[in-house]
Amino acid sequence: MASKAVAKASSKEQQKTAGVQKIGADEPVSLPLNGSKTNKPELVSPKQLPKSVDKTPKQVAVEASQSKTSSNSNQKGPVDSLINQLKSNSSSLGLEQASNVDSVVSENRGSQDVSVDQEKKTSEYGSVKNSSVSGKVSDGTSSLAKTSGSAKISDRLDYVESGKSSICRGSTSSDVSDESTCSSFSSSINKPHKANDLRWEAIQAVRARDGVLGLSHFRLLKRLGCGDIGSVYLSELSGTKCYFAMKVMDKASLAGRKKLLRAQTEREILQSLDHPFLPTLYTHFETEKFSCLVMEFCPGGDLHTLRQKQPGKYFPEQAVRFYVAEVLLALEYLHMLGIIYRDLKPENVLVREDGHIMLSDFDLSLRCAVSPTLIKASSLDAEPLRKNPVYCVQPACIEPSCIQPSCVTPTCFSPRLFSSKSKKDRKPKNEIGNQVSPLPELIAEPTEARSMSFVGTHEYLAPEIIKGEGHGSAVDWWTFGIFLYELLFGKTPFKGSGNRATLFNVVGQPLRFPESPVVSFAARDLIRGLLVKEPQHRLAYKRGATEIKQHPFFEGVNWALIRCATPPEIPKPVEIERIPAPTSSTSEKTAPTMVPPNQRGSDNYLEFDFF
Ligand SMILES: Nc1ncnc2c1ncn2[C@@H]1O[C@H](COP(=O)(O)OP(=O)(O)OP(=O)(O)O)[C@@H](O)[C@H]1O
Repeated sequence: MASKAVAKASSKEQQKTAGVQKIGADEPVSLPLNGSKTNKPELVSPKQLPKSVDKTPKQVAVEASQSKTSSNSNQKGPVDSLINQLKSNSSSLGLEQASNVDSVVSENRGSQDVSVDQEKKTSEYGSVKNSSVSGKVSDGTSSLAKTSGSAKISDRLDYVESGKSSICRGSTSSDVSDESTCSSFSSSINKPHKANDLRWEAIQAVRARDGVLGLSHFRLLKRLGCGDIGSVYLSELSGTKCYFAMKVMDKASLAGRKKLLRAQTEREILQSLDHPFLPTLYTHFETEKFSCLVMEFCPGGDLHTLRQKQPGKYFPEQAVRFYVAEVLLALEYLHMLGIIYRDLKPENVLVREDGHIMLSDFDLSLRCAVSPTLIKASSLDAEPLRKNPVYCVQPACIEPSCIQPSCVTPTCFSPRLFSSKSKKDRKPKNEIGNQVSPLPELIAEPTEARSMSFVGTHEYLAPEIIKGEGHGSAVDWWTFGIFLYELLFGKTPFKGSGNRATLFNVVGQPLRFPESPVVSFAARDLIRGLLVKEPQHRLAYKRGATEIKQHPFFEGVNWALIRCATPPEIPKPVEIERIPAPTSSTSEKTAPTMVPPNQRGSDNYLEFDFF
């Protein structure tokens, strides 16, 4: 078992509202906030790139790491005092079990004795990637330390090999590695939805020509945003007019701040995704100092920014229904893969070129066991499905704090089919038949997953995370409720005067709705179902997205065709030509950092020095 309490303040949240922190699994508690990172798009200039990562102002670190069984009880930090306050105020907050508060203190001080076992992944298309990684993680970096800072690529590949041995075996000692050169990543086989994607084809063409992709193949045009583990740049695959969002992470900085594991998690999750509302990772490569992820560029910005532009700073209900429906499908897919997202908030929902959404930022996600279960085969006879299983998902759990016992039993199995009796038993009371033709009903919920990590963003944290009771996939349904509330009302329901007050409110205050704007009964009913403090009584606890899809709020939504629906807003095309070329006269403060080796001296390229 592993457990710990960690917190960070996110630059994105800092921009949104001072004092709101994002809390991360592998970091120390951070209170108070300082610094001023921003995700506001800005021109890239020298020194911004890695420095922005390195200087992350958000972290203030006091790690409360002590296992429940540890004898070291002397460490006190902000979490301790928060917990003490929670404890002393538990009665006034209506906390039922003060003992749970104790468990926050102890559980969140884990020494992180972690087994990382048998990572296995699959997509719904059945590709199986097998690996076995086992080891102890003592501080969140573990064997990943080998990828830090000046690590040679051979080291990185060692890790890749151990983590994904059946996929990618590199033998190069080159400084630049493009793991997409491995066969599993070199075609759209693993990403069938990309078959007609021009950007995918452009990437493949360059790879076919040059063998590997690296930084030198891209022009970095401007910085789109900056997060806790990296900066994201609008970039062009040179000469193709194909634009991407490139997330650049400084490896030494990540290692120094013990965030290598988070970066690794995000990359591996991105590699496994192929869904219209989730990011496509076109390629990933490493330089000596940087780790770069090349993803789809979303010109529409994020839903937080878009919400601020709405009259009253909230969306019309019709628009909300569209956005949350797409987010719901993305979460359903993630849960089907055994990924608990844990960081849903408007800032992480980006708007693509076509107005549909893309969920981003997976560095706080938890991978765990899942057992997708078909409970209703629609018009199809269940028998053929039993003979020809469609879903094949392996248990996986590689987060240090995952305490799910079944994590170590990798199997590939067919969906369970309930008897008609149990199917009847499980039918929700308010089920409505709003589909044109009934779809198969699938439970894709990793209901067994448990984590003790203290992760998320204050206003979005589920009560069970704050109370340190251990949490599972139901946290995503809590955050889904907060997200729905914020889009509809323009604010989150439990926000207090500060972060601590917010946490108290989440745990102890009842849900209330403002009088205005006027929101439908169905919407409020759905929020009420989601924002139930006890996870086991929360909507979707047992059957996941299937339960939510059937709520009257979504009546009339054609889930199968939602990607063809007209979005509430289509972003204006970005005029790439009008982005001024970066100049060399940038001030020291904002100044540069790296010049890709063969780009030095060219006016067309962004210059930045390796610091
Ligand atoms: N695909 C994209 N298209 C456009 N902008 C993007 C894209 N991905 C990220 N961004 C911008 O970059 C910012 C930082 O990205 P991201 O959240 O992935 O970084 P991070 O380091 O993981 O952040 P966090 O602190 O939330 O963990 C985002 O807020 C967003 O504004």
